[in-house]
Amino acid sequence: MAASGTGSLVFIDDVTADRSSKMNSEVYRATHSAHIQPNATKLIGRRFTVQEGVEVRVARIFNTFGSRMHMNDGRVVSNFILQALQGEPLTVYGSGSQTRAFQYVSDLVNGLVALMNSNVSSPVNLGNPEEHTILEFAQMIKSLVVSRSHIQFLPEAQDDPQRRRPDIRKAKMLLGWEPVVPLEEGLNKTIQYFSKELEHQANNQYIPKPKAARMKKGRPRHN
Ligand SMILES: O=C(O)[C@H]1O[C@H](OP(=O)(O)OP(=O)(O)OC[C@H]2O[C@@H](n3ccc(=O)[nH]c3=O)[C@H](O)[C@@H]2O)[C@H](O)[C@@H](O)[C@@H]1O
Repeated sequence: MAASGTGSLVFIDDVTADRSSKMNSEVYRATHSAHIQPNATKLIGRRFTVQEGVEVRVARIFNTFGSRMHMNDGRVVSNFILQALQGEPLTVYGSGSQTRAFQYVSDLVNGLVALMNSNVSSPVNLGNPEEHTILEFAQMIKSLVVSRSHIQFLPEAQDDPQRRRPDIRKAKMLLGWEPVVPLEEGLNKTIQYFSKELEHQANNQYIPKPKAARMKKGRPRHN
């Protein structure tokens, strides 16, 4: 944390607070906590600026993946890569028609550095606007791993946003930043990292955690 009167402080805001497009706002409207979090970010930020003289920056980080991510955090990219590498079914929640847009971690780091070095104190979206369905992610990862895993459809997760895609016009205009790592390149790097990590596991196995608490009831189906 920056010392009194020096440097700047970056706050990580909740992506659901970005209401510039409807697709990012579903959870915001649905949950009370998502209402509190952005307000808290603003208030704490103002306090630091006024009382401590520390400059505040606010980053809204959209879906991010990459080498050194926690392999078992239950997110879609880590789950699919682990499953594909281990010949387990790739678990798609719902029909797989919901979309996400993923940025590679090095793009995010560059965005955060650009934000720190800027004088922009209002929230800035950092993410990759290239949008894909979850089923497309499953097929892409399966093919990059050259895996024989099949795709398993499980009941859809509760309150799962159907679309999420960042609007990064502000970051482009004010920070001169945009993501540069192509999705396939980022996925390949992450696959290599996961593959090496798996070799270090005692039994060479790592079972992805399902998001059990969020699942709706229903029967799994396969293709
Ligand atoms: O990284 C982020 O920015 C966000 O990641 C997650 O939110 P989510 O966008 O739902 O990301 P994932 O958990 O990776 O899920 C993405 C999609 O894939 C689906 N999914 C996930 C895991 C899986 O094995 N299979 C599967 O189909 C989910 O249902 C969802 O539709 C977190 O819940 C958010 O708090 C966080 O802001």
